[in-house]
Amino acid sequence: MTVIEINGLQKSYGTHKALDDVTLTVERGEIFGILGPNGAGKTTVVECASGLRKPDGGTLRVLGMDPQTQRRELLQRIGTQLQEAALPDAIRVNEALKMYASFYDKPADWNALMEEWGLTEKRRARFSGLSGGWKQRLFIALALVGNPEVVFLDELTTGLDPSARRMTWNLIRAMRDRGVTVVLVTHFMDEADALCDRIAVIDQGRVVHQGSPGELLTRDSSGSLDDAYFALIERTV
Ligand SMILES: Nc1ncnc2c1ncn2[C@@H]1O[C@H](COP(=O)(O)OP(=O)(O)OP(=O)(O)O)[C@@H](O)[C@H]1O
Repeated sequence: MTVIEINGLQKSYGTHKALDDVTLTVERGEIFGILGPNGAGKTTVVECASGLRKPDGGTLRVLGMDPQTQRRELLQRIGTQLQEAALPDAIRVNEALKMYASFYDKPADWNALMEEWGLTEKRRARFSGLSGGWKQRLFIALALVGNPEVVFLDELTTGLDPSARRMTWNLIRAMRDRGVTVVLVTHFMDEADALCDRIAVIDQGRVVHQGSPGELLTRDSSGSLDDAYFALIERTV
């Protein structure tokens, strides 16, 4: 079943065309990666899909809803990863979870979520004192506190050390195993290969590849996913 359907999406900032005819679909229960160079339009796609930005053209349905006209209903059914600045430094882990649970009509049991995501030992820790890996773990738990069907994660592992990154990958897989559809914006081909069922590569506001990471590999004779990715991006420059 298709949970996200984007057709001919257009978005400009002033005279700059950030999205120029983006078309893609995300199926229920998959981890879907969005890749592409800086400024390609990845975040703009996610912001339009989660109702944070108004597209200029095209059609967009998430869980059958229009993110612009049905934003309130949609926000009850999706989860988005917070940016670091969204939480006050002094807030404690348990306070953040309790506060975010209060935003939803049917929240998850935040105490159970804290336990499940291994945050109980940090329940009294202040946000500013958490390391990068613990912050990401908290952001994932907060993205899940509304019992969402779809979660949007934007560069979740950027800046993490290799072990925190690997731990975050396991958390993302665990999310998918619970039946949540995950949309993951990433710059890392190895991450896409390890996690994603399918990917879209966006370049200059257009989708230049959509399919499994393996399908991208077959487009290049090098046998390396990184090389296949760079060949694709270079072809479109
Ligand atoms: N609020 C804004 N005002 C003006 N231009 C913007 C705004 N947001 C994004 N842009 C521009 O739109 C283009 C697409 O930006 P977007 O953030 O979607 O790209 P991205 O692929 O997520 O990039 P990155 O990998 O660097 O995060 C870029 O050229 C960016 O500079």
